[in-house]
Amino acid sequence: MACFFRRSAALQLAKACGQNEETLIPLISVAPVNKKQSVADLRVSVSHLLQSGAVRPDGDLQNTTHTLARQIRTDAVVEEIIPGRGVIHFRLNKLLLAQKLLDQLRSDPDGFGVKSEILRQLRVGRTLVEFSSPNIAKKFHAGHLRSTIIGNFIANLKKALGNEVIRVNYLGDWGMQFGLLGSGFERFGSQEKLRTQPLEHLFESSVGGCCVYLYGSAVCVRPQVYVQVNREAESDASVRSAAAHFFRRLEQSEEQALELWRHFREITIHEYKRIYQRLGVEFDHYSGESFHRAETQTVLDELRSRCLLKTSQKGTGVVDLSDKGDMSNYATLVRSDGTSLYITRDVAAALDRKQRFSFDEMIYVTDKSQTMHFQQLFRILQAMGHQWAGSCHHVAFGLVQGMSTRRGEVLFLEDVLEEAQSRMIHNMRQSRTSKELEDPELTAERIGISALIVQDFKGPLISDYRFEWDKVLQAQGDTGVFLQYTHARLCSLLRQQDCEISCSDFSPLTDSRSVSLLQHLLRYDEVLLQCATDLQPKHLVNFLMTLSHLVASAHRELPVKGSSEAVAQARLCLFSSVHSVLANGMRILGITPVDKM
Ligand SMILES: NC(=[NH2+])NCCC[C@H](N)C(=O)O
Repeated sequence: MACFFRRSAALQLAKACGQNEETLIPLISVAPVNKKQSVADLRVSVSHLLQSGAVRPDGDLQNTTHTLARQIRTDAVVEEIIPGRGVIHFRLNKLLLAQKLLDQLRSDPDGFGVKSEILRQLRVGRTLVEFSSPNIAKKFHAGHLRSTIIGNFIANLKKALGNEVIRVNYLGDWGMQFGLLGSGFERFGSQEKLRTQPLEHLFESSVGGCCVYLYGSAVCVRPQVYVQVNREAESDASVRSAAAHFFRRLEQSEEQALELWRHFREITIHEYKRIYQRLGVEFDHYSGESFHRAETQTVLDELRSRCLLKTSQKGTGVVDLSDKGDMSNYATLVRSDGTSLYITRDVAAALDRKQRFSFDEMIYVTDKSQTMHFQQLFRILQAMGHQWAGSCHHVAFGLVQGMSTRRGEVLFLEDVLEEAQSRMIHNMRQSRTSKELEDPELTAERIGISALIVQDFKGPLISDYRFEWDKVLQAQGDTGVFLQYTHARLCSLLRQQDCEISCSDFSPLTDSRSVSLLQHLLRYDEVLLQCATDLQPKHLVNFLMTLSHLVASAHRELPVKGSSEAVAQARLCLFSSVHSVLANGMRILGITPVDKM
């Protein structure tokens, strides 16, 4: 809907400078709402107009601005033209603003913003997002939690903008940790039990050594058990050599060993799925490094045939990625014993995905320590002649420090969820808000997760941050709890209406409070554009926070109860529109809005 207004302003601007309005539309933006009342609704930067050649300079910038402003006519939509410092402001007809915006929000609440013209260029077709990607049988650290929620956000956003999205989880499902598990199980485990009651067997804490090893493979294992299994391997050489022996059997595709590995993998994925469900995250495909161990040979053959693979002095196989061909930047793809590496499997995985899914773009989400790895990966693909490597991107994020629970350092995802939930239940009991909730545990979990997400998404993803439970779960301030509270309060207001909201007279919505809300809603498509351009969720988080602050004052100053029917209906219509934008924005972030809290 913002497009209707942008177009109207562009039309008048186009007439004044003798240009085509289409080229001017992208230069017109919605003015952000701030504490002071905004000067106007839309604006255009005169420097941008000069740069694009749409306008000729007339003396200095200020003079050009004033001359241009005088030449722009007003009409029924654009009521006033106000020259500012290097910008021209357009003031819109407020009645029309309310009417157009709310009409559209009521007829297509879910299409609002996401179907905007300015977002059309971002519809690329099929997007593959690879995220979460934990290592089976190793610790699921805060980085994997970040990858999970960030990847989920990117996938949700791409989907909302009309792309087809494929969500892939690329498990670290091959390596020495399976040697440890496999040899442990062979010593202490029970095949029979694993077959008949796999999960129970994993959770049985009284079966001695077996659970020590098996616990390692489940995500929800107790940290002390995980620590114990690794400590044992560190201090006991016989444990290490048994593990190495088992892993060799795996590498040699010995069926008995593979059978056990498959079983561990399945059980683990089953466990992950349960936890992803709590987080509201789903995957279309669970792939993993193990899938591509055979294909690495094909990759190496192809590299050799293109004369890209060289043998180093150490006997390893390397690809020179330097610009000058002086090996100042190279990647190792084969160890001296002939085995492949992480990056070799990534090359194979990328080729396989392109072939299977024919994606138009692919996005990898991992912490920033892997930035170099992905740069190398993309360059290798380029060197192999795959132009599409240009549509592969790595979204990097920083480290989280100090994420711990009452039991100590976080090793497993489920501990974080439990902690968020129990702290939230405690807070809710203290404020006595949970009394009439049907399922206080579920509500607490949803709010706790939204708090984690908002905390994580507030700043630039690349920044490291310190994690503090008390700050994260505050009810006031810019937290996920505050967003949920705003949503629940809007739901409660709307629940109180027994008949359908119907509004035909929008004149009660021209006061400054209502106008601020409407002006803010008008910005939604631009905020989505920002998010989709740099894949940073902070723009949407900030937008929803400001929206919630505006709602808080609107609750005070725009009462429904006690107002005349026409005023009450108009306000309800505004509140219900705000509610749908808030809920949809939260869902894109990966938050499930709660109706009561
Ligand atoms: N295609 C990739 N390499 N994806 C990232 C995988 C992340 C890896 N499993 C880790 O935990 O570090």
